[in-house]
Amino acid sequence: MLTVQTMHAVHPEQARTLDTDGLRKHFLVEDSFKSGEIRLTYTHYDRFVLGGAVPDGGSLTLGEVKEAGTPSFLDRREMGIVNIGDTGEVARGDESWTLNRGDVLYLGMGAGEVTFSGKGRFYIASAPAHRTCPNRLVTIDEAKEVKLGDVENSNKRTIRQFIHPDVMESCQLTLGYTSLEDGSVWNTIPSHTHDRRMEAYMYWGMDDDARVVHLMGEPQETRHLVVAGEQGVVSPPWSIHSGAGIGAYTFIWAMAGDNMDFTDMDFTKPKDMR
Ligand SMILES: O=C(O)C(=O)C[C@H](O)C(=O)CO
Ligand SMILES: [Zn+2]
Repeated sequence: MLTVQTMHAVHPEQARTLDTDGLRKHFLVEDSFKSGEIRLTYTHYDRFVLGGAVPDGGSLTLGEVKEAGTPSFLDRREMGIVNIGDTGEVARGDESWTLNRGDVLYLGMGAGEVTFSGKGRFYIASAPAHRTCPNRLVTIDEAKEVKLGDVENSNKRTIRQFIHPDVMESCQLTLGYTSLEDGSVWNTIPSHTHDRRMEAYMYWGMDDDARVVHLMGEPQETRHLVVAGEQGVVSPPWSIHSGAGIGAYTFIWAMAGDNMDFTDMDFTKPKDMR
């Protein structure tokens, strides 16, 4: 079963007026992972799509997605898939890949269906593409590791870059995930924006009772979302994306837009935030 919801783009002046329900409606993606289903959110931020596929031991096929307006979803798109569950398989045409927990598969633009099977919980991130880059499985060991933060600032973390120019070729999609060390709670601090790219987060590896307070909004007009595990946040180009959580956690970040430069960020000092 396939379900697709559409998320429209919000102007920062509208975002300032939203209450908790309004912020959650426009920026939080709550239920992407449901047994036996593929659930997608089609956003109007760079036409980025995020979602989940949970075959739960069976198999699920992603073919036509009406919102994309093409016979099959990847006809004019590329896609990153992160397995946040147990081992599972993804197949396309006569190729198939086994993804262990934490592995990432890149699928380049091209016709045909994609099939998910096994015990994987597959996070999906997709952006429009204009040429075909080769499909590629990137295991955790093949990712580029960047260590950031320190214990003194409670933000010691490891960034793993998978779909990234230093690791492999893609059109505009970049993707990886960041894990907080035990005792560290802050992610992506100091906060930043990059008006040239949108970004989407998906928090995982959290206890059921744990929550992350995700900071969003313009740097001088911040808002927050209280986010549970396996929930996504869409971060418009004008918004910071940062947070603090209970216990160690991991979040998948994925971006689309004008450049693929992970280090291209406009930082705001904590003292300048409001
Ligand atoms: O922990 C971090 O810092 C990050 O993971 C950075 C984010 O992914 C990001 O916002 C990249 O633009
Ligand atoms: Zn960012």
